[in-house]
Amino acid sequence: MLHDPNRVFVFDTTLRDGEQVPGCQLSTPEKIEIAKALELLGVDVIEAGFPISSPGDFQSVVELSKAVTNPIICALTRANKGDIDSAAAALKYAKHPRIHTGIGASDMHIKYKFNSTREQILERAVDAVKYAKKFVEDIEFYAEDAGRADNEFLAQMVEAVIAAGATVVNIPDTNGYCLPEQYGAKILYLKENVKNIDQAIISVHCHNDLGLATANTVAGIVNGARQIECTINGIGERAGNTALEEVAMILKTHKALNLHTNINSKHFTEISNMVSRMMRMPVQPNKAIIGKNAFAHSSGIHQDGFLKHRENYEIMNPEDVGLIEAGIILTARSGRHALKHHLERLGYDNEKLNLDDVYQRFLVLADEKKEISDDDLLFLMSDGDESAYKNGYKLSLLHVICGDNESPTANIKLQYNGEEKEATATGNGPVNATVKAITSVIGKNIELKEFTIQAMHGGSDDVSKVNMRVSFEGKSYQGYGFSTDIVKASANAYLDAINKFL
Ligand SMILES: CC(=O)SCCNC(=O)CCNC(=O)[C@H](O)C(C)(C)COP(=O)(O)OP(=O)(O)OC[C@H]1O[C@@H](n2cnc3c(N)ncnc32)[C@H](O)[C@@H]1OP(=O)(O)O
Ligand SMILES: CC(C)C(=O)C(=O)O
Ligand SMILES: [Mg+2]
Repeated sequence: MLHDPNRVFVFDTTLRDGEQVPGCQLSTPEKIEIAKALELLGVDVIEAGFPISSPGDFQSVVELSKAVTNPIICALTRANKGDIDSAAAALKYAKHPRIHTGIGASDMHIKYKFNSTREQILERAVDAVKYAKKFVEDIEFYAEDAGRADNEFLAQMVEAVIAAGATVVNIPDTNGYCLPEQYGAKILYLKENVKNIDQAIISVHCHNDLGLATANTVAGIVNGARQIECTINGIGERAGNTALEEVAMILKTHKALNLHTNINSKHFTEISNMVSRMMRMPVQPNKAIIGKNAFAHSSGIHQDGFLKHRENYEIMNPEDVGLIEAGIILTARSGRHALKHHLERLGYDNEKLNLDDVYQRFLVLADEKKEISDDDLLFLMSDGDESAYKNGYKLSLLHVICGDNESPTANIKLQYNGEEKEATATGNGPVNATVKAITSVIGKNIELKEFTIQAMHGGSDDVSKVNMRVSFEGKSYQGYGFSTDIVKASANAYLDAINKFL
């Protein structure tokens, strides 16, 4: 029945199992936005909702059915006529509709949820599939709590629902109970003991109560399942469902498994952010694949190894999950290689720097702050009291006169190679006068091309950050300066740019 035996179908239930999470409920337009992003990602099936549960959920399934073209749109039901009628009505506009019906399969559920017997439950399962089949061709059956169900009874149930018309049989580990070996063995048991198993696709739907959802899903497909049920960011009931991005990247990374999906992993970062924002569910920083730190290297030994050869510390390429830049995070655990990398990135020529001196000052700042940002680094580099440059110009005096009825005048002193040079200039404002005075000392044809001043946080007592771009002999150089005095910040920014080419 499958054209490609190694193709794994991706069934996304972010909008159904994911949306069951308290606080994650979405409006219909939000669901449509996510559904369109899922379509772009390349999922095969979107579980759009549980239509009987509320008029709002019913309407969402209707609207999603209209909005989405390629993926199958699936609606969940219990094993009863009312739920199935409602799902069939909600799927009226779906180009590829699927009804997902089912009932508990474990003795625990049969006895304590339904107060019933295996025989009666089997009958209800078969009846539900036959009834759903009257409306749509594509019927998925879920054997709830299959993870704890007796394998022999489960096989009997699966065989009966396939005979009744189920095209997909879902074997959920509803409570996240199984070990990967147990779950894999369960799938293999069904492959080997259900006579008509070739007439349906086996689906795996794993929960993460013991942190095993992804491992169990992989065990399931290695043993013959060909559909995975998962959510973006692993959201879902209790500890969540299998994270779509994790399984997709496992299959991409472990080529020897010889299993593949239709997923374009480059959309992961974007869709993860979208789901997290809309559902108000922050992603933990250490979350595999899409967590903030998933591709961030923060300790010196790792950073050094990574910079020498990326694969020393990366088994996946961050670009494959939609991250533009590799993350070398500067902290007090970073070494000189990482610091040098960032200084180069910010336009500094390491040949001209006292790297050891900068590193010592960096460590003092990094001990005070948890993480060193670009702005922190620029601040450190333009610190007027400590020259970062081996032979650079340093401002040793700045005296400015300005105000009403005054011609703005700057008197400056620059130190260079142990020598001190002084100049005075006037301008149309204090910064212009200072820039002119500095240029006269340097004695070169330097053009100021860009000049921006920004308060770092706000308030009149704030530190100003000045960014200047200068042009010298046809090339551009960027400089930064920081100070509570905007004229001093400007002078430092100008000198920072000049020191880069002198
Ligand atoms: C494993 C899963 O994730 S299943 C999906 C879980 N998602 C949800 O439950 C969200 C949507 N649910 C709802 O909106 C509501 O629970 C409804 C509309 C489905 C039902 O609401 P109510 O009629 O008030 O019933 P309530 O939720 O209190 O109880 C569930 C009933 O469904 C029965 N039931 C549970 N699962 C199934 C099933 N698969 N097939 C048939 N009946 C079932 C229960 O035995 C119980 O029936 P009882 O009243 O005869 O004891
Ligand atoms: C409805 C079913 C598939 C489910 O979510 C579960 O068993 O966890
Ligand atoms: Mg579930």
